[in-house]
Amino acid sequence: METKDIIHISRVKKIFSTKNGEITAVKDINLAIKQGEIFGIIGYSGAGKSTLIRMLNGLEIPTSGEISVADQVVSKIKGATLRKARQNISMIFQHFNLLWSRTVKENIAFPLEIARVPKKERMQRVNELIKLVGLEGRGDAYPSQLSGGQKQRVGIARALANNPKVLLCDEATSALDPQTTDSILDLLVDINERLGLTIVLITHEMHVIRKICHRVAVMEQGTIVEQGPVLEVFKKPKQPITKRFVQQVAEPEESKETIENLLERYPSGKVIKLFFLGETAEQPIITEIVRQFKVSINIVQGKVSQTQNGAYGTLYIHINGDEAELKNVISYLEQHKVEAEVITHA
Ligand SMILES: Nc1ncnc2c1ncn2[C@@H]1O[C@H](COP(=O)(O)OP(=O)(O)OP(=O)(O)O)[C@@H](O)[C@H]1O
Repeated sequence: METKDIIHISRVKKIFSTKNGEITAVKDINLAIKQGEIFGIIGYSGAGKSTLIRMLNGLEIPTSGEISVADQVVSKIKGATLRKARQNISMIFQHFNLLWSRTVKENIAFPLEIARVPKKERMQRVNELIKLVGLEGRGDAYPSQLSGGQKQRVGIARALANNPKVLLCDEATSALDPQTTDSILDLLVDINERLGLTIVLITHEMHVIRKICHRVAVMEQGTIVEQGPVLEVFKKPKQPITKRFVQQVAEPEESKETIENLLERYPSGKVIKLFFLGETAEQPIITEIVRQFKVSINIVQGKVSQTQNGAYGTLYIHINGDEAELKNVISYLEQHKVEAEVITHA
């Protein structure tokens, strides 16, 4: 991946004046996004994510500060210059924003018409895009005849029509079911890898971040409270809000209850929570422990997931054996860089 920054956000603030006074949606944000990366911004409703992403393509103008995207200062330009700059910065939306009276092909052709691309070229480009997003055979359908996933594919094809450098995704999968969400996320990764396109997305779902982002920023009350490579943030979330997001995907929901039951059921031995990260997730740690130490192991529950920078996961085990041998197992885990936490009653 190239390391050049394509987006610079510098001391950006956005205040809305409303009947009921001023609302500071974004407070003094600084952020740099690298060319070719998939960068995720996560936060709860009202954190300021939409306002921030809308400032990247000039849909909102910052109250102060500066934003540049692909060497254009988008926070200052207006009119024709802004329209030209926007060809480099496309956007897809939660509710797709398709034109309902136009077919799939006509929707995708729309930005090409605006850019005055001649008809023959336009048709060619539309056909390429239809293939790229996997909508072969659906070109003459109307949006109302498509599934949610297919509608978002049209949105993506339309966004890519003018070969943008940056794709902004505003909760692009929030209206879709989990399976369709995954297929759209796979498509975004494919486009990122094939075209080297920089993707900036906002979401309230950690699953989206986990599955496709290289780096993540966590937003709360208009500021970025934490940011870093996804795997690092998963490993050591610092802020309480980040911990809550990480828990959404890292721990099976019923685990607390199960662990309590287990501690009661097995008064002897220990319940240990293992945290796997990156390469350690693939090592056959459990097999090795059983082979090397005189202990028995019961796997209680666990979840290992893939991210763009490697795997991570948690595994709860119940382990029985004499005290000295249990200590040996824990130091073995430490040596193999698997974090282990002995669970006690809450
Ligand atoms: N055009 C506007 N006029 C006035 N207030 C606004 C406007 N747009 C956003 N806000 C306010 O700014 C704050 C941040 O909103 P924003 O939509 O950016 O948050 P968000 O994290 O994207 O949340 P959501 O997912 O609910 O949209 C909120 O308090 C919101 O009410």
